Amino acid sequence: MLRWLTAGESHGPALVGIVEGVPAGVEVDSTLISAALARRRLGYGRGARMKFEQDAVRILGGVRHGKTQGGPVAIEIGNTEWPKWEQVMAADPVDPTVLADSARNAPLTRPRPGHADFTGMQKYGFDEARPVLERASARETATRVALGAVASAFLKQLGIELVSHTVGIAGVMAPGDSALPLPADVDALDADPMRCFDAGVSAAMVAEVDAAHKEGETLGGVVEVLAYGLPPGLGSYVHWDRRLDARIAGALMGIQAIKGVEVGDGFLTATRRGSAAHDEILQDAEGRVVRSGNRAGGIEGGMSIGELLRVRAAMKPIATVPRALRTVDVSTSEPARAHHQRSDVCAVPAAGVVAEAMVALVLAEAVIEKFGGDSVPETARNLHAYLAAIPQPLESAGTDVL
Ligand SMILES: Cc1cc2nc3c(=O)[nH]c(=O)nc-3n(C[C@H](O)[C@H](O)[C@H](O)COP(=O)(O)O)c2cc1C
Ligand SMILES: C=C(O[C@@H]1CC(C(=O)O)=C[C@@H](OP(=O)(O)O)[C@H]1O)C(=O)O
Repeated sequence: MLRWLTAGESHGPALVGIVEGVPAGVEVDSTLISAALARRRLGYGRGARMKFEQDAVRILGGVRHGKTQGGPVAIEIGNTEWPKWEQVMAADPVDPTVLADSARNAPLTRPRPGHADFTGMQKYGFDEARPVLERASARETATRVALGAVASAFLKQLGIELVSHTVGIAGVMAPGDSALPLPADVDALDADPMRCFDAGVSAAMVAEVDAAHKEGETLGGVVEVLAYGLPPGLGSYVHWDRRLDARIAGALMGIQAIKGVEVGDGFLTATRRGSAAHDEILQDAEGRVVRSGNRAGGIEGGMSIGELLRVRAAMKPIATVPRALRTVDVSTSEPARAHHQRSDVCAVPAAGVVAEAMVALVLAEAVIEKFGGDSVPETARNLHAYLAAIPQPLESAGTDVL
């Protein structure tokens, strides 16, 4: 079993994440985690905070001399902003006169549409939005990326590699038949301002962000996550909550601002006739089973089929719109404009990195569930024995990378 939790607020002292059930022998250190977090800060259109946020990483447990030890892995990510918020976000009671003098502590009584603010206040019984937005903020996704980096390192040692990229910003979409990036293309993707694989499309995306910024607008878009080297048989058809597609969709929908998920050709498949919708099962010259395509995106019957996993997530435009949206001031019941201090114009490239982390965590969990093992070599032995036992004519062409 692999389980994980995050804690911490956007302007608290630190975020913290724990992942339990990671086998011993996963190669992880602070440099690897920091590099993963740096990728999440990438992307044209992010706000001021990403320029100075350092994501100070400290591994607090579970790792020794660069390798996991089998115990829970605990990672702390310090918030650079903490000194400014020490009073407002203090865990212990603070002298009320100090708080009354703090402009930063002014009650946020104009809840922002599109955020958790208003319903969060109703639900938890707060009279202002600060306690809601501090936890609802996507700052928390830094922890998911840190834990996802541990999951990715584990998967990589088993020959499974993930790639994420931006395929759409607002109306600018990469063509449906574009080439897919490979693991070897990750550095090039990270060097692109939009983390887009097509330089021409990327330039159009940048122009779209510039235009939105000028007009006080914000943008959403679509990201894609690919997983290479998956064995067939992760997840299961036997129960709804064991289906790999359901678990990946839930994980992606669990990211702030994600409003839609697609597996393979997803919504496009719904427009096709049956004969043009599925990937036929054929045999190559050596008698190995191959598929006529990968419209399914690597999952059939809730299981990985040994082909490339391909999933997409749609992100809504950033809700804190500079051209502030209408709301009600809950302290006066008067119409008002929503709070706006600073925010991203577009965070889609960062959301791609978060989506990759979420898929990595789901896949690592599915691998551990299927193959078990208290150490990476044990998991690898189990995986290879399983693959070797699959009758040859049914062995997927995709598994020879393992
Ligand atoms: C990486 C990332 C960065 C985000 N940055 C912002 C931001 O700067 N401003 C904002 O209003 N929303 C931002 N969001 C989205 C909000 O966190 C999200 O819309 C809000 O928590 C409400 O959740 P919901 O959209 O799922 O309903 C970001 C989301 C992600 C994934
Ligand atoms: C801090 C991060 O993203 C934040 C996510 C976010 C939101 O509302 O979700 C709002 C902004 O926070 P702030 O108001 O403090 O600038 C973003 O900067 C981060 O990704 O590390």
